[in-house]
Amino acid sequence: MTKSKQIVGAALVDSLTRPTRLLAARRTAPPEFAGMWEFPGGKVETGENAEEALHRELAEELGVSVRLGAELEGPTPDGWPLSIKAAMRVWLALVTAGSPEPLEDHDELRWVELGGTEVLALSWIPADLPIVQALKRLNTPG
Ligand SMILES: Nc1nc2c([nH]c(=O)n2[C@H]2C[C@H](O)[C@@H](COP(=O)(O)OP(=O)(O)OP(=O)(O)O)O2)c(=O)[nH]1
Repeated sequence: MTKSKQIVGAALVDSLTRPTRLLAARRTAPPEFAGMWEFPGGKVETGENAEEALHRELAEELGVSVRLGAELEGPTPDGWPLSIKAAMRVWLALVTAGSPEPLEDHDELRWVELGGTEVLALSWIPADLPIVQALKRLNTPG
């Protein structure tokens, strides 16, 4: 069996324990994803573990250091299925240094409220919608 490609993504939030706001990032490429909103992150490279890859991607893409919180567990050990070939593990993350800027791969960043409908009004990459829903549930416990 071929192992699926491991992607990692960050749900950058205002609080690791009671998140109310999420940072969405708008992709610039490839054409099929350009203009869609996503979780900053990318592929795990050979020789690094998932958390290391996520720290590297966030430094490259947004220019920030973060503290990782809990993993937002998906339905498979590789996280959330993105396609037949790829799955993404997602962690809550809090900025500890720097201020997020769209340095690479994105042309806009936006903090959105997790409560209400604002976050769902963005045109997310379709595979990300179950992840956004899971984050919304964290915001409205019970
Ligand atoms: N980063 C990210 N990728 C996602 C999300 N949802 C989703 O389907 N994807 C897909 C898009 C890409 O096919 C793949 C991630 O690849 P990427 O292009 O972000 O990875 P990378 O930065 O390491 O890319 P590169 O070095 O090859 O340019 O996962 C998401 O929320 N965040």
